[in-house]
Order: sequence, then C-alpha cells, then structure tokens
Amino acid sequence: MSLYLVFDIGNTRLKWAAVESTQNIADRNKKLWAYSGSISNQSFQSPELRVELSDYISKTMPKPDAIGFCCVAGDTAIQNLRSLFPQWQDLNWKQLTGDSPYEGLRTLYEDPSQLGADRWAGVIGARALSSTNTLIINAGTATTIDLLGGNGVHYGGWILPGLNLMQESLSSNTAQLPLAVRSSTTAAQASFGMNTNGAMTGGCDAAQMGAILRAAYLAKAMNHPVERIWLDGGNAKILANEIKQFPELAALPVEPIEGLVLRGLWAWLLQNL
Ligand SMILES: Nc1ncnc2c1ncn2[C@@H]1O[C@H](COP(=O)(O)OP(=O)(O)O)[C@@H](O)[C@H]1O
Ligand SMILES: CC(C)(COP(=O)(O)O)[C@@H](O)C(=O)NCCC(=O)O
Repeated sequence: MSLYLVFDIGNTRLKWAAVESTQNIADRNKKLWAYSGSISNQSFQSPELRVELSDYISKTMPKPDAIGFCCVAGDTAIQNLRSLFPQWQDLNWKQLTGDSPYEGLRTLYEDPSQLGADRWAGVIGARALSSTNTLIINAGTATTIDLLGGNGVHYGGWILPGLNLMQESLSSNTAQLPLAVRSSTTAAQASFGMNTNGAMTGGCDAAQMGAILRAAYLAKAMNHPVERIWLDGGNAKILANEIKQFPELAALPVEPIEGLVLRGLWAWLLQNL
C-alpha cells in the first residue's frame, strides 16, 4: 500500500491530507483522509508553530510515496512548506498548476497558465466525483465560481472577494462602518438588515448568493443546466446556510464538501505517478 500526501496552499490557510492507495477517489465519506489538517498562513509565519507542524506531520505519518501540491500564495510559501520536510526532499514534489493536463478535462480559459491552480484542482476534484454539469464554488479568501460541463469542459468562472474580504473592505474604506461581526448564532438572512451589522453581513451574503444564482442562470442559458453545486472553502457552511434561504438556489442540488481541491490534487497525482 502506498501513501499520497497533498497540500493546498491558499491565501489564508494551508490545508493538507494524506490518502492510502487502497482508498477510492469517488468516496464521499467524511473520514476519507487517513491524515488531514490545516493551519492559517498567519500561524505559519511563526517559527515555533512551523516546527510544531513539521513534527506533527512527520511524526504522525509514515513517509509518503508521492507528494502533490498547488499554491496560489506565492513561491515563498512553497519554499517555506518544503523546508519543513528536509527528510522528504528526495521525493518528487509535484506541483499542479492551472495548465497541468488532466485526462478527460480541458479548460476554455484563454491562457490556462493564468488559471488559479486551486480552481483547476477543484475542477479536477469535481470531475473525480461525477460527470455532470457542475458549479464549483470555493468560498475562501476569494469566492470562485467555475462551471464544469458533464462533457469535461471547464467553461471558465468568476472571482469575487470572499465574505471576509468584502466585509473588511467596507470597514477599512469608510468612516462609519465597523468590521461586521458574524457570531455562530447569526442566522441566515432572507430579509433586509435592520441594523448596521445586519445590513453589512446581509449585503455581503446577498452579493455572494446573487453571483451563484447568476452563474446558475448563465449555465442554463449556455445549455449546461447545473445538476450539482459543490461548495468548498472556509466559508462554505455560511454560504450553504444562506443558499437555503433563496428558493431559486435551494431548488438546486447544493452540497458542501470539504477538501475538493485536495481531492483534485489526489486525482491528478494518481494520473501522474
Ligand atoms: N479556522 C479558520 N482559519 C482561517 N479562516 C477560516 C477558518 N474558518 C473559516 N475561515 C474563513 O475561511 C476563509 C478562508 O478559507 P480557505 O478556504 O481556507 O481560504 P484559502 O483557500 O483562500 O486559504 C477566511 O476568509 C475565513 O473567513
Ligand atoms: C482567485 C484566487 C485568488 C483564489 O485564491 P484563494 O481564495 O483560494 O486563496 C486564486 O485562484 C488565484 O490567484 N487565481 C489566479 C487568477 C485566475 O484564476 O484567473
């Protein structure tokens, strides 16, 4: 049995997972990953926490047989990550980029090398799960929405500021707006805000919902009506709750999924062993 380790280096968090070669790529089981975790990029700046992370991963996990990663956070982030595992430098660390070929898939992006590696990995992850018309939504630092046809064609997508970025930009560029607070009890909002906090969180949520709804309409107009929506990323649960409030979206098959990008890396790694 072999072990594969994959890393997704995002703009806010580093996520990783390891899978065994006996595992099924199409398995939706939440306990799919043999090992998995995440750390914020901020914590990753701390030398102590970096050592802790390196110890944790290398001591809890046997040496992997292959390592795959994608990064949208700059080359220094890659170097920092690799430097944590000097004992694994003999392995070929395979980097997935926006123009990495994947059998059965192609993108219509004008210049695939400019396509975010995490977006492409998400598309690959979606393909590994089903061959239907799919919207892939990654609600992270940015919210990205991509259309993958059941025919294996990626029809491009959209990039919006993520929920936090939207809210931060309001407070940092205005005199009167605070940073909106979303508590764990903040309910999804199907109504207009009645105070500043509610108006800000509701407005940003509505902007995200509007984009998803617009994407679903556009896909239909392009003759690729959406049969499934995967929602990944740190804000996936918030968006999933919001979607339930919008009848037009609630009718669509929306499924939050953890680690779609990691799954895509895994699928790509399997094609490139
Ligand atoms: N434990 C967490 N650490 C950092 N961000 C989190 C966490 N939980 C939820 N979030 C939210 O998720 C967003 C980051 O999501 P993530 O998918 O990790 O992004 P990225 O892939 O861009 O690094 C943040 O903007 C934040 O709003
Ligand atoms: C859009 C993104 C910033 C999203 O990054 P994330 O929120 O996952 O950290 C990233 O996919 C990226 O830098 N893309 C390159 C441009 C493009 O996809 O066209």
